[in-house]
Amino acid sequence: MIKVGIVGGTGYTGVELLRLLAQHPEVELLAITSRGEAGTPVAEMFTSLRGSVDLEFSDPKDAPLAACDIVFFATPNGIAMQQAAQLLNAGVRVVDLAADFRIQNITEWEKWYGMKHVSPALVAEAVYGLPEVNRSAIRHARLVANPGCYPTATQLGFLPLVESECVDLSSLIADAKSGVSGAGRKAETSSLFSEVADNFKAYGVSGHRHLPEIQQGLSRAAGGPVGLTFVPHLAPMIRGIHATLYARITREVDFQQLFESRYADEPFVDVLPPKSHPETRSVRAANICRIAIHRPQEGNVLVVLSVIDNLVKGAAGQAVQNMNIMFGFDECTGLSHIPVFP
Ligand SMILES: NC(=O)C1=CN([C@@H]2O[C@H](COP(=O)(O)OP(=O)(O)OC[C@H]3O[C@@H](n4cnc5c(N)ncnc54)[C@H](OP(=O)(O)O)[C@@H]3O)[C@@H](O)[C@H]2O)C=CC1
Ligand SMILES: CC(=O)N[C@@H](CCC(=O)OP(=O)(O)O)C(=O)O
Repeated sequence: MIKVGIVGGTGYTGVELLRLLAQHPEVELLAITSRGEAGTPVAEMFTSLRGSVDLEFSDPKDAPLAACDIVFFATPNGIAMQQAAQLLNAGVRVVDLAADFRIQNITEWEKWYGMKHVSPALVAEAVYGLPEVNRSAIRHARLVANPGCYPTATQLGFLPLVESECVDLSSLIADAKSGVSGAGRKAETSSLFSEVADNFKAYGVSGHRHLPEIQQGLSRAAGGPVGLTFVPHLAPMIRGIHATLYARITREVDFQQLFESRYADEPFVDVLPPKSHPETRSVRAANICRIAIHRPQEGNVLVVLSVIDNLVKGAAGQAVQNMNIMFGFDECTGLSHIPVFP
């Protein structure tokens, strides 16, 4: 059994980590922090965890994080970069669910995240935690930068195409829709029921902070620069991301075969039969990305549909997948839940 701590246990990704880790056979939950709820039993705040988690929230200053084998940061951007070094020096491995270690170019990170980076050396060391790309590096990593939710759905959908150089890399388009839990649990007017229910809107069209993260990943896969238009949307649902991806074909290949063989050995990527329409509810609460490929009117534009649960394959599930790889467990341990339908 490994000892696990979570910093930021009252947010949506924190409680999702708890749900997954409480059922993980190799894990002992040692600490779960909240500054505002220190002393409150976790299962009093999240009754879904009654009978499964008997810890109390503790203040991050008092929590036995240094006694853990691994600590997950499920905190806002800018927190893990201040605290990770101390844990790493104590021999604790770290997975950050926020964006502090995702972007290698510090100037670029500071531009998009609007703050000064205080641990640039750790960014250089961190491994980007997309197992479908970086599995062997994750195995030995002390520090894993867990990918963002939109970046996970978008990169998994585009990767086979950019790796095999069969589409125009200068004109990729990602039209992505997210459920409202993607905005986190903090109180904000834009997340109120009356604002988001029975409504649908694009946001961040002129620039969203996930753009540089997606471009970094796809450029690495392509071995050169990638031009991407990324437009996120807020959809009136709780969980789920549906990314509709467009790429102009430059070289004919059997695209269905390309995707099937690229992901044949990936336990958490499911390539659907031709002309399928994946639904967000087909992945709800599960660590799965389902992908379908279309070629409308046999034209020269390929359309890839990619769906994930933003809180699972887009955050907590992927973080547990990374932990499994880091500690040599079977990668699927604790992650075999069938999606909840409807
Ligand atoms: N929601 C999603 O779908 C996804 C989220 N992410 C990322 O994961 C991270 C967490 O997201 P989410 O769960 O939605 O966020 P929430 O806003 O719902 O929760 C944030 C948590 O962090 C704690 N926290 C806030 N400030 C501090 C601090 N200074 N020190 C220690 N703890 C702090 C809060 O508790 P308290 O204030 O009581 O300490 C709370 O538990 C974010 O960086 C987000 O961008 C990534 C992918 C998907
Ligand atoms: C619907 C919604 O608001 N989604 C969030 C992104 C989700 C997220 O958590 O951002 P990170 O992956 O960078 O941590 C947003 O657009 O800001």
